[in-house]
Amino acid sequence: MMRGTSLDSIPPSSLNRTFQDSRFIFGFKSNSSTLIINSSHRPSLPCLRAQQSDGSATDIPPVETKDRNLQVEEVSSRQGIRIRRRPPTGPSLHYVGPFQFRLENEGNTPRNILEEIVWNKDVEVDQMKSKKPLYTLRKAIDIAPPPRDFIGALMASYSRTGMPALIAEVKKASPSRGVLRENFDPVEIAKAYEKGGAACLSVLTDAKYFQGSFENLEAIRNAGVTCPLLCKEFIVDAWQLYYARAKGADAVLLIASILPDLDIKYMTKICKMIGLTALVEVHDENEMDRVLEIDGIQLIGINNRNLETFEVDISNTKKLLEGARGEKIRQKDIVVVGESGLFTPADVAYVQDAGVKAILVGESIVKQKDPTAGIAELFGKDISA
Ligand SMILES: O=C(O)c1ccccc1NCC(=O)[C@H](O)[C@H](O)COP(=O)(O)O
Repeated sequence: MMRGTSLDSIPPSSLNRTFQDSRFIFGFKSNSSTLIINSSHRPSLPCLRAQQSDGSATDIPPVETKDRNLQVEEVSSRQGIRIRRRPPTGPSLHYVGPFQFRLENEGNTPRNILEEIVWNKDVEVDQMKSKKPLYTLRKAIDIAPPPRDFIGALMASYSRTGMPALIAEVKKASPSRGVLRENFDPVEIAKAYEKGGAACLSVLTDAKYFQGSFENLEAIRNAGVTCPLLCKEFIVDAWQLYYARAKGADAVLLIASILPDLDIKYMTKICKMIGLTALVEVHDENEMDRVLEIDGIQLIGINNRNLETFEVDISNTKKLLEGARGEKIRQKDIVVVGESGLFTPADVAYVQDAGVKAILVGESIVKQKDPTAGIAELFGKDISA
C-alpha cells in the first residue's frame, strides 16, 4: 500500500464508479502522495496507481468489485449513511416478474425511493459517461457560459429585501407530489420567477422521477435569464459536476445522505476548481455535524423533507440551527438555505427567525397559474423591486 494513503482516503465515488469509463483518469491528493485512479489499463479490474511526491509511482493491486463495494458500504455506514449504493449484481435493468424478481434479488432491491433514485442514477451516469468521457467535458467547460456568483446573488437579495433570498424551483413533477404543472414551459416559468424577484433558480434535471432535463437547464441559460442556476440532480459521481458546468449550471446540489464525507470533500474541491457553487444538503443532526467538519463549505441547505419517507416538517430547519450547531455555522460564516414545504408568509418568517438567509421553494410557486404573483403571495409582498 502506498505511503500516506489508505482506502479510507479514496473518495468512495471513485472507488465505486469512476472506473467504468476506460478513458477516465482522476487525481486525488492525500498528504504525501497523489492518488491517480486510472482505469485505462482495464478491461477487467481497475488499476490504482499512487504517485509519490518524489515523482515515483506504485501500483496498488486491484480490489475485487465485491470487496470494494463492501469497503464503500463500511465507510458509509460508519458515517451513519443509510442509503446503500447499487450492488454490482443487480437489480436487473429489464423487467422481470415481481415474484421472480423477489426470488432472485432477496435483499437486493432498493429499500426506499431515494435509494431507488440513486441506484438508477448510478446506471444512468455510467451510460452517459461512456458517451461523453471526461476529456470531452473538459473542452466543453472551456467554451461554456461563464459561471455566475450564486452566493453573491443570494446575499445581494437578502440585503436588498431584508427577507430570505429565493431560490425558485423549476420542477414539473416529483415522486411525492406527482405532476405539479401540466402546462410546463421551463423558460416561461424561469422568466416569471426572475420577474417576481427570485435571486437564483433551481432546475430539476432528473428525467425519470421529476420529468426534468438538462435541455431545460440549457434552454433557461440560453434564454437570457440572469439569475444563477442550480442544477438540481442526484450527484453520485464527480463526472456529473463537469457535465452540469458544461450545460451552463452555476451551482450543484450535493446530498449528504447519499455521499460519504470524502466524496463531499473531493466534489466540493472540484466544484471550486471549475467555478461551481456547491449547495450541500442535510436533513438531520448527524448529516449537519458531518458537513460542519468539512472545510470549505459555504452553503448548506436544510431539507425539511425526509427523502426516504416524504414526511415534511419545517421545524426541522429550526432544530438543526439551534445551540452549538447554529453557533458553529455563524462562526464559519456559512449561508443556510431552508428547503421544502414552504407555502405561506408565516412559513418564510418562521425559517428566517430560525436563521436562514435563503429559501428553496418549488411546489407552492410552480403550481400557481402566474408564478410571479405566486412569489408575492409566498412572501406576503412584492419582493421584485
Ligand atoms: O420532492 C420529492 O418528492 C422528492 C423525492 C425524493 C428526492 C427529492 C425530492 N424532492 C427534492 C426537494 O426536496 C424539493 O424539490 C425542494 O426542496 C423544493 O421543495 P417544495 O417547495 O416542497 O416543492
